[in-house]
Formats: sequence, C-alpha cells, structure tokens
Amino acid sequence: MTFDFFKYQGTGNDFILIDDRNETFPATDQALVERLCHRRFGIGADGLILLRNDPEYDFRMVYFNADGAEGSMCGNGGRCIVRFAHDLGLFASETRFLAVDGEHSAVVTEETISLKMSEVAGIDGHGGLTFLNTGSPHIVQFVDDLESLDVVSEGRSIRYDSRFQPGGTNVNFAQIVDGNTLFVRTYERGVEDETYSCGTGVTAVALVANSQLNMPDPVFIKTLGGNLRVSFNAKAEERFDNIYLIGPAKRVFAGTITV
Ligand SMILES: N[C@@H](CCC[C@H](N)C(=O)O)C(=O)O
Repeated sequence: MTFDFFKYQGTGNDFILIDDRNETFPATDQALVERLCHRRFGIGADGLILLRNDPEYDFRMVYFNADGAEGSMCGNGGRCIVRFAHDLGLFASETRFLAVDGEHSAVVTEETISLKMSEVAGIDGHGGLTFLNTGSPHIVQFVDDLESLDVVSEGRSIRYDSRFQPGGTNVNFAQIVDGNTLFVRTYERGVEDETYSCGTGVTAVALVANSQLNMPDPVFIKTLGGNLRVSFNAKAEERFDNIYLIGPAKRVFAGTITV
C-alpha cells in the first residue's frame, strides 16, 4: 500500500502529516509509525499526525509521538495540521477542529498560525516541582544558564521520576531573557529526547512565568527552532483561559510511503 505524506515543521518541531480522511492508514501499527519517524531508518520526525474527518468540525487531529504511541495534545503539531488543512483547502482563514484534548480553533495568516489551546485548570507544586497540564503534562523549571544545561539527562531523570508514573511528563527548562521574554528548552516524552521546540511546553512555561514571576501577557518565547508568542487571560487560583500559541508552521517537503 502507498500513502502520500507531507513533512511540516513548527519552530523546528517536525511532523509527518498524512491526509487520512479515508481512514486507510494502519494507525494501530506502532512499529510502523516509529520506523517512519526514525531519523536514520525512516523519514525522520518528532511525531506523525493523521488528518481525519469529523462530522462536527473541519477535521480531526490524531497525533502519534516518535515512539509510535498515540500522544496527548501537541501544540506545534496542532499549528502544523492547521497549515496542512489550509493547504488542502479545507477552510479559508479560520478553522475549528477536534484533537485528543477537545475542540481547538485557529486563525491562519501567511506568516503565523494562532492556535487556541485548552483552558488550564491550575498549577500544582508536585513534590517541589511545578506541574501543569496544557493538553499535555509539563514540568516547568527556571534556571540561570540554560545554554549549558544538559537538558537530555536532567529532563530524562524528571520524566521517569516515580512521582510522575505511570504516564510520565514532559520537562521544560526556562531562562529569563528580559521582562516579557524567555528562552525555553524541552525534553519531550514520547520522543525521549530534547526537541527544538514544544508548543504545549512553551505554553506551560508562559503561564507559570505569569503566575510566579508576574510576567505580563503576551509572553515571548525563544526556542532552539525559532520564536513563539503565548497570549492568555489569567483568572483566579492559577487558572487560565483564552490561551493562544502563535508562531510559524511550514511545509518542508512531500513524498510517498510504501508499507
Ligand atoms: N511537541 C508537542 C508535545 C507533544 C506531546 C508530548 N510529547 C506527549 O505526548 O507528552 C507540542 O508541541 O506540544
């Protein structure tokens, strides 16, 4: 069987996108998805995303991490699938779609995708570590010298810490650049490595920076793969709504998979 695929990246978080509106892609074949995402033996990507039909939305997003397992919400993947759906002509400039964490809306311009994220119900001090769920689980830690931090080793030890089992968590390290800008590096669960950028991760960092450091809305984020902006409405008790993840998402190339 052959499938057309498209490669997209959002601030360097890269994904294989497949138009699976006919639902023929073997989505339960975890080894296949893992192989396609492998950077030596496959196409190479942080994840694979299927675009499927939904009766009430423009489309449905089904996201798999590079380990082949279905993941929780992917913010950069969400921005990439919006660009993909726009390239397929599924909507003009505004869309509503369904993902694993519920409904999302987005606005497309030539330069950016502005993606509405799920509301955040609170921030926890999970055994001395700051934890929140922005569609995916995230730890946020502020550090002084992010450039020289061993993100893979420090992130992995928290990701597998017994306090977060069985699901584990993504881990973000952030350094203050100025009054409304942060530099963020993320260890991603399911990729089991540092990625160039993580959308739900930078969203988590921005909300914690507002809550703990009084950083105003919007928060500007620098990642290894480029710049993002997170805008939000802060409510009482560390709850947030009207959260938007804003930044570029681009098609990189197209090809055919034979399985
Ligand atoms: N890269 C993603 C995060 C994807 C979810 C994560 N790896 C998980 O399943 O925990 C993003 O941009 O949000």
